[in-house]
Formats: sequence, C-alpha cells, structure tokens
Amino acid sequence: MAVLSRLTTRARQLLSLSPVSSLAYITRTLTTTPNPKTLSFSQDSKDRERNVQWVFLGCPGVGKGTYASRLSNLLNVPHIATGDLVREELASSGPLASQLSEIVNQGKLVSDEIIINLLSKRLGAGEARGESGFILDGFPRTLRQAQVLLTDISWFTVLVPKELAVEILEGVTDIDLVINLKLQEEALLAKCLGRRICSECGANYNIASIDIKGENGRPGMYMAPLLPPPGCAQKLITRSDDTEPVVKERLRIYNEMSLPVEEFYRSRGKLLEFDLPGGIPESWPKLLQALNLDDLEVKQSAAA
Ligand SMILES: Nc1ncnc2c1ncn2[C@@H]1O[C@H](COP(=O)(O)OP(=O)(O)O)[C@@H](O)[C@H]1O
Repeated sequence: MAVLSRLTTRARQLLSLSPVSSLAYITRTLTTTPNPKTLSFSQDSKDRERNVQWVFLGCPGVGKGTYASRLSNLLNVPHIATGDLVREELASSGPLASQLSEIVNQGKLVSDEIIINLLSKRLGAGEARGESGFILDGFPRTLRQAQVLLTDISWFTVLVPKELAVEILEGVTDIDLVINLKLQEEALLAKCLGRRICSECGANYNIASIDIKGENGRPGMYMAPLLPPPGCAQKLITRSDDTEPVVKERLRIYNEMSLPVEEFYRSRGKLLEFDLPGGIPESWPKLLQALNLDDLEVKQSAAA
C-alpha cells in the first residue's frame, strides 16, 4: 500500500513534467512485465526523477559483478555488491571477521541480519556522499531480504535507528528492474574456478577457456579467457571460496534460497530474464539492447 501510494504520488509529480517522461515512468512502473523500451527514462538527466534502482540476480560465477559494474559506469550509479561488503569486513579484521570467514569459506550465506546491516551502512554512507540510485549485486539472496527491500520497516528498525530506517527504505523500496542472468551450470563452475583478482587494483580476470558443445537442441557456447594486462599478471589471487566443493555448495544454496527470490520478482512483473549468449563481447551488446541502452553507449563512446 505504501509503495503504491508513493508510486501514485510520483506518477502525479511526473504528469507535470514532459508527457514523454511521464508516460515512460508510468508505463515502466505499472506494467506487469518489465518493458525495456520504457527504461530509457534513466538516460536523460533532465527528464528523470531519480537514478535507476536495479538488482542483479544469478548464480555464483554468472557475471553479475562484471555486468553490474559496466552498467554502473554507463549510468553513473553506484554498483553495490554485498559480496564485496563481506570481503571488506573480512579484510578489516573487525569483530565479525572470523565468524564471516568460516561462513563464506563453507559456501554458506551470511545471516540476513548481518548482511542487511552491512548494506544499510553502505547505503547510508552513499547517501551522505550524495549518491543517487544503485545497482545491487548479490542482494537480495533470500526471500526475507527481498521483503526487507519492499516495506518491512519493522525488521529494519531492529538493526538501525528508526529515522535512518525510514530514510533508507524510502529510497530503496522501489526496485525498478531485476536482471536475472543465466548460464549453464557447467560454465558457472568453470568460471568460478578460473576467476582471478588483481590483489593491487581489484580488477577481475578469468583464465578459463570455456567451450561447451551444443547437444540435444542446446546451443554450444564459447567464452574466451579474460587475461590480465602485464601490470596485474604477477599479482593475481584466487578467492578462498572459489574451490570446487565450495562453488558446488554455493550453487546448491543458490537453488535452495535464491530461486524463490527470482519467483518473488517474476510474480511482481520486475524480472528481466537474460540468457548470456557467451562471453563479454557477445553478451554486453545484447544486454544493452535488452535494456534499450544501446544508443546511450554509442553516445558516450562518441563523446569520450
Ligand atoms: N545477500 C547476501 N546474503 C547472505 N550472504 C551473502 C550475501 N551476499 C554475499 N554473501 C556472502 O558473501 C559470499 C560471497 O558473495 P559473492 O561475492 O556475491 O559471491 P557469488 O560469486 O557466490 O555470487 C557469499 O557466498 C555469502 O557467504
């Protein structure tokens, strides 16, 4: 109800803007299936009310971080990955570090309470810096987390003071779009095992060369390795949870805990399913097309 009344208020506010932006916004928020053709509202800063609030879903290794980060640069909104927040907490050797390290290295999920706390701190800090909009990666991962993103302020106030909860939830409850990235399980495992990170600059690479033959009507797929430049090549590290048994456990937990989150957004008409056709060179242009953002990239490349 609260979400609906906010939407109605926003729709009214937008009616006083140009007819095109109002129509785009109302269509975008009220249709039952996300229509990428109406998402272009976010590109034009003079028309938009706020920046995009998008979520990336998908199994470990699917490439949420890669595509979320690219979109965040393109749309100029922060990319917030809860996995990164957990790893920062681990690296800080703070009071939670040893508890978190055990959970993460077993491929289990951190408790909703801890993860919401980390996320709310990150959102609060961003807001203080004047950030607007976000692309969430790795959150929500349980139904409880998805509900918190909707309206469940009572849960949130257990963790942060009420005024802060109201402020944060006002901003985050309207998720515009949930992009669900999909890839065959064989490729997911190979991608996690091939993942390497530069210990100095944090850039992600992948040494796996994935070549899956098509069979039984299923298309084949080739993903070239994404090799580091010489500056990073000597500084590569592997995530401690990217081992075969831990990746398999993360995939199992995704199916158990996060598939219901896909359904949660599907039933609300927010889910955009995207089957990755291959590596970044094949997938990125198609993803931009699906989001109706291909023109924006052309404009930005031309301006660069
Ligand atoms: N939303 C979340 N809820 C619970 N645990 C999380 C969440 N996000 C991240 N984590 C923890 O951090 C780990 C690493 O997350 P992430 O980098 O997103 O990994 P993945 O590649 O498995 O998607 C997860 O295995 C989990 O332990």
